[in-house]
Amino acid sequence: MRYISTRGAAAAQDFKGVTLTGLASDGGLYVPENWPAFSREDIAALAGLSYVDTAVAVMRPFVSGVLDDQALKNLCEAAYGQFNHAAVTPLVQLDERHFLLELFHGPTLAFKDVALQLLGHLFEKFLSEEKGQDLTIVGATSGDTGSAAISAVAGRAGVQIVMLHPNGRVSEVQRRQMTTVLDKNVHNVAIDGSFDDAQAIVKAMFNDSDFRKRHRLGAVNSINWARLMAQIVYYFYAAVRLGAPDRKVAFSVPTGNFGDVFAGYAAKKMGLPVEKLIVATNINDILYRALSAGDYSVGNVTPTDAPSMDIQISSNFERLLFDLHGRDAASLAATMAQFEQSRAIQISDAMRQQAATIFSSKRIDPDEMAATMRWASDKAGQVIDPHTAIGLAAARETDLPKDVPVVTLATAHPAKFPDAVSRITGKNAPLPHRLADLYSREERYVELPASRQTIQAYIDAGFQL
Ligand SMILES: Cc1ncc(COP(=O)(O)O)c(C=O)c1O
Ligand SMILES: N[C@@H](CCOP(=O)(O)O)C(=O)O
Repeated sequence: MRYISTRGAAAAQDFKGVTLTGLASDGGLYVPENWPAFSREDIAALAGLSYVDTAVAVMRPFVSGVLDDQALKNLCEAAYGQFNHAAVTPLVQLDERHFLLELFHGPTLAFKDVALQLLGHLFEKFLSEEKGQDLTIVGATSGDTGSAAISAVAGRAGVQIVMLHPNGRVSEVQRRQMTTVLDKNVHNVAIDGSFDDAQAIVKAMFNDSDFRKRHRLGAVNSINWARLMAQIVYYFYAAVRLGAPDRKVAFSVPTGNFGDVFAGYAAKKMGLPVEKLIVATNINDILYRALSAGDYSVGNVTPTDAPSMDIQISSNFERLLFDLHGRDAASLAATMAQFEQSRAIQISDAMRQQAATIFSSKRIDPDEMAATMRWASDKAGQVIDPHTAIGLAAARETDLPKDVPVVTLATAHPAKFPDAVSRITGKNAPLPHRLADLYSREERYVELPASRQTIQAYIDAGFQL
């Protein structure tokens, strides 16, 4: 499998290349040159497979030429052996048609672990095959990617990780899950700005060729293709459990950076019978406006009880736009240049209608989110986190045919947001035993302005102020 950049000017790469490169050198995102095709028989053959065996079958075409089945299986076993549930991503039924796909049984209690545990092992394997410079991972987080990435690479030889989070805008549990990891290769930076500022700084560092000559940069955000590849697996795993290929399934996905739902789009492109992907946003609703009215324009970010989705500029939307532009990289590059300049583009009706064959979108306000958390707790016996509630609220409003099961991606454990959960539902969401002392652990992080120059100087100085 070869990967090409959405902006067309960077060299194509194999799987190892895209995993270690992250963002393409032309500022674009890597995508597979072709979507692998799974026939009905291929999908039927997944029935009854373990999560690891499903992962090998689904990811095989994406790693071809780089990893054989045994190597891939070893990496998956190492990654998913860290999960607290035998099914890795279990399905929980709420009523006749609604299901939760629990993606939070990994070490840091959010769906990010599914991909990042694997990515940590991929980095280790690929770096051990060469005697290159250390990898300096630079990442941005609105709360969950940070701890999952840190957990995946803390203490690993040949890797430094610098993680930027918006100061005061993540939950205390999320912050502590990052800042209490004291390994020497972990560097947490609280920036005076939003997640969008953090992500823009990360991308600008990748686009600074001099800085990139001094440091071999690596990405753990979903700009890294390997992240999305690993997330495709659970769409197949869930759909097959609910009757695919003989039955269509819809997914409702709480969305911020458009990574998780893009993995669902990839699954559909590969042949999985997905009836619809519901893009559920909070009041930071750029994706809702884009998909429902063509208005992809950046507004101000409003802090909410679902802080990990307090995002305006959704990196992976570029990957969808690339397909909507007929994979014409020059046309997409011009559109992205316009967006970067004016922070607004209008999506044509034709493109919007094409997207609407796969995606629908809902914007969920704080009252609907809270009502859904209470419904889940009181009527379905499930205490859910605010992000999951946004997905479930959108799922319950769907007008899809009644015989289509709707799976909401449960993206975080409620214990990551104990204040919101207890205020809204009156229920406690205790941390699992292994994190019980999180509040008494020592924290280490630096506070810096949202300035690329300052952060680059910090990295150049060997993580010193
Ligand atoms: C708990 C949680 N739910 C949903 C999302 C949205 O996922 P994505 O950015 O892949 O759209 C995130 C982070 O992005 C998250 O941390
Ligand atoms: N919600 C994310 C934001 C970063 O998204 P990513 O999927 O691109 O890493 C977070 O929790 O950090």
